[in-house]
Amino acid sequence: MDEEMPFIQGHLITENDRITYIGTEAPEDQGQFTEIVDGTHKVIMPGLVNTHNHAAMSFLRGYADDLNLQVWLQEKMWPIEGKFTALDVKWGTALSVLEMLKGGTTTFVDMYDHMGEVAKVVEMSGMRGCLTRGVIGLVPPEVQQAKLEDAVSFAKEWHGQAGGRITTMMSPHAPYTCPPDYIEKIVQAAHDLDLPIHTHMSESPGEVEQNVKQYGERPVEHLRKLGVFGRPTLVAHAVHLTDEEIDVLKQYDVRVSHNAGSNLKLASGIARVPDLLRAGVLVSLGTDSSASNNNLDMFEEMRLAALIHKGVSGDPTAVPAGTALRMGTADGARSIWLNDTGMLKAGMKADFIALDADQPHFYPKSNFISHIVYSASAKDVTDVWVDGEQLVRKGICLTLDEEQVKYEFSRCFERLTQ
Ligand SMILES: CSC[C@H]1O[C@@H](n2cnc3c(O)ncnc32)[C@H](O)[C@@H]1O
Ligand SMILES: [Zn+2]
Repeated sequence: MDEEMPFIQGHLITENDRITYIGTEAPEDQGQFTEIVDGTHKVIMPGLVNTHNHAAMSFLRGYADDLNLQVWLQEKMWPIEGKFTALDVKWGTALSVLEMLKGGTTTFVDMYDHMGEVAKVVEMSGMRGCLTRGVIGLVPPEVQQAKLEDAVSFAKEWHGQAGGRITTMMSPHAPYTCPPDYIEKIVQAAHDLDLPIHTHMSESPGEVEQNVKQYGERPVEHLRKLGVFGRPTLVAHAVHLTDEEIDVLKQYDVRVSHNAGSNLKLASGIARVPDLLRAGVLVSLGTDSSASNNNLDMFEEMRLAALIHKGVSGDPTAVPAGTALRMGTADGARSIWLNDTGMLKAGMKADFIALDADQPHFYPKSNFISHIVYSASAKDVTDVWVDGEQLVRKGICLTLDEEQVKYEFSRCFERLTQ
């Protein structure tokens, strides 16, 4: 991280949606700029990239705590999610987008239903989103078909929209919710549209066991045989992996979204992140939804990633601070095939954030990589830019009306829970 993103006292210049200069030299003619932002007492860093979320599930924050994945999903999430309308998805997502933007996340991956609503919120908010209609195939064939068609038409309509800020993927929800022939159809659709695949994989021990019972093999081999890894793939969780499976992920360049907070809360286990990193697998960080986290604070995910692997391995260098920071920024962007964001460098997209570094927990002002990972939180973010546009100023979101979002969210919540 040090080489890619040195901490300097200096200047950053943007033009339109790009960073054009970053360095210590002050630009000569300051009159040429339309706006000058004073960065005294600020840390400027790349925007955070959350590579796994279900934003509309903000309604379910605190709804079902202290349960394991299968009980949580089958007995709590799915029954109430069955009541979600497009309007609920709109305002549930808007609340999450507000939370993410105010907390310094500039790009997120979202897998859900009613994705047109999600895309409209992303478009209006100015954020960057890699969006995907998640499909659960435990339904009659005609419903499966309709869901797949919905996923395809969403991707066709929105890929590349919002000035290129929206990209899309195809998503079988998980091997345990999508029969093999359905997964093959989704892979074919991804191939036809030239899109990546995003899926949940090997999150809990129970699901791995069930996969072996039902299909005679573990999820990685199952998905490999179904052709999933023939497409660019991002898997969420990947907690329960063998050495051989790690090799397969590396061989197929499968990217892993590590969701430490969610995995801990649902008692799913702890992913083998140091082994994945050693094998050369690209690992990024995700919050999963606020129903299993229960916030969307990517600083917390960086901190957890840096801490828990030290704890379980007994190796204090298992995930160093610089690695956690890279997983939350540059590697997050790369893991969703965005090669021009996630770093502060001339030529990259102007997606960056400012933290108020004049707070006690940022002193001494010495090792900011350490401070960002081990001391900071979403609350430290003061300003956010995406594509060179300022979206948050002094903690206030400029693109979404926070009071309106909270009001409409609360109306939807009352209806959903009455
Ligand atoms: C088909 S839309 C997304 C679907 O995923 C569910 N979900 C949320 N978090 C998790 C998780 O950690 N593992 C598996 N599935 C998850 C969510 O409830 C939606 O139904
Ligand atoms: Zn998930």
